Amino acid sequence: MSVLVFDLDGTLVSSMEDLVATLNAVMTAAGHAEIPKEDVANMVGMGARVLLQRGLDFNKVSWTEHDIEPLYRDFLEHYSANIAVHTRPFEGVVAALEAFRNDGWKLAVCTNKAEKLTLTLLDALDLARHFDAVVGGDTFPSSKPQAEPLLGAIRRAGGEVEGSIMVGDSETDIKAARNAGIPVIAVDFGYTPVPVHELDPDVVISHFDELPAAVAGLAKAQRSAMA
Ligand SMILES: O=C(O)COP(=O)(O)O
Ligand SMILES: [Mg+2]
Repeated sequence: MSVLVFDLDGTLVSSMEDLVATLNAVMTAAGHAEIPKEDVANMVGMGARVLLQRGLDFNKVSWTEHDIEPLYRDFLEHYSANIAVHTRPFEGVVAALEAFRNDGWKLAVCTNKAEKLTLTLLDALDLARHFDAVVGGDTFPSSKPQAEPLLGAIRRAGGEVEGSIMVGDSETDIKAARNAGIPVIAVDFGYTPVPVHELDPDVVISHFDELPAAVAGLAKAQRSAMA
């Protein structure tokens, strides 16, 4: 069984508004300036602790690990309560997930968002029912771009590495896929400081409607490579 493994933020869901609102609530409560949305879009993808660190760097505030924990607790509290105010699946996501499932694919999420937040968000958007496995940034000892969480997602979904494909929006997803030895499809509407096509994914798509053809192309290439 092959698994399609999806990143969450910037891939399955448009979550920037709610991430910005929480980050800025935490920043201002701590006496720091708000950060513009366009800049926050370049800071997402390595989990909330790194988002806070990048936010402090952006505001030229020096910090140590010790400073991050109380901010992280505030972040979790505010974000858990406001996780799906504006966040929605990108257009075509639900139809694509249903179509792949009907075609016999297993589906998984592999995100650097904390597992608990991920499950809360997937439930709030009624997306959880589509997935055979959900892996967050703290599910395994390491997170993307390491291969471990991606391979763990494939295993937990009951699938095999061979034939599985990653779908993501950023460098961490592409590197995790390379580290795991599986192909990667990049969406070009997500959150990344570098345009995804410069990061050398196998395929770039601009809408979920393009995903079935991209997956079919990669599956065909894999079959002929094996023949
Ligand atoms: O940075 C995060 O919190 C998560 O980002 P991801 O879903 O794109 O892995
Ligand atoms: Mg992402």
